[in-house]
Amino acid sequence: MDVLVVDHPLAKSRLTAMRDARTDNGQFRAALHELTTMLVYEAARSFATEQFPVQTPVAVAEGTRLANPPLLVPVLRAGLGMADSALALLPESSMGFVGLARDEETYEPRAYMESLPGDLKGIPVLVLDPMLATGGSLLHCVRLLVDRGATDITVLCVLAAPAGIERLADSGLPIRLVTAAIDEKLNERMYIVPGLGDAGDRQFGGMPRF
Ligand SMILES: O=P(O)(O)OC[C@H]1O[C@H](OP(=O)(O)OP(=O)(O)O)[C@H](O)[C@@H]1O
Ligand SMILES: O=c1cc[nH]c(=O)[nH]1
Ligand SMILES: [Mg+2]
Repeated sequence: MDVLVVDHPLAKSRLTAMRDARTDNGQFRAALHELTTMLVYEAARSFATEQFPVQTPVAVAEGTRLANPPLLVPVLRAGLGMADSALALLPESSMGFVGLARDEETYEPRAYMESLPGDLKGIPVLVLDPMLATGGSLLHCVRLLVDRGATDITVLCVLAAPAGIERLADSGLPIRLVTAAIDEKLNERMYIVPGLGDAGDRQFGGMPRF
């Protein structure tokens, strides 16, 4: 599996704000928005483009546009905080939604929402979820996409744990991972260490469980 770590100084400073336990929900959401812009920008470097003539006020120039804008798929809840900034950079994109909540005892994802196009053949997909921990949630989401014919899937994360990366890689599914950092490990409650806590709760509120 191809893994890109976006370790730009500005990305690192937004990630630091997200890690800081003193950062409040509003500041956390703002840092996630900005970091997502940087992650999408880097992920899009390899997107296919096509050329077309564009009339400037002076002459005709060669214009560039994405040949095949990706379907954006935020994984609810936490991925919702990445949706707006991704769509701002990719205004031609459509958006699907997957809702998953990790069971607190088995750590397996429980699916509660699925709103995706039926046929994804030939459509690149950009999955948005800040956290790749055990990998169960993203694997579930990617399987939904592959079942619909997707063969070109980029997963955009803020933090990834080695165990989650290994699980996605071992699946053999057509995944590329773009993340701002790879952290050390998971704790006994399957939270990323040092991590940033629960990315859903830190945006939208809830009880700390780590
Ligand atoms: O790799 P995993 O072990 O599956 O864990 C990662 C998942 O956990 C978080 O969601 P969570 O289940 O907390 O739901 P939330 O977004 O509603 O908080 C996160 O946004 C991922 O989807
Ligand atoms: O560290 C973690 C692990 C799973 N989900 C989160 O939001 N954070
Ligand atoms: Mg959560």
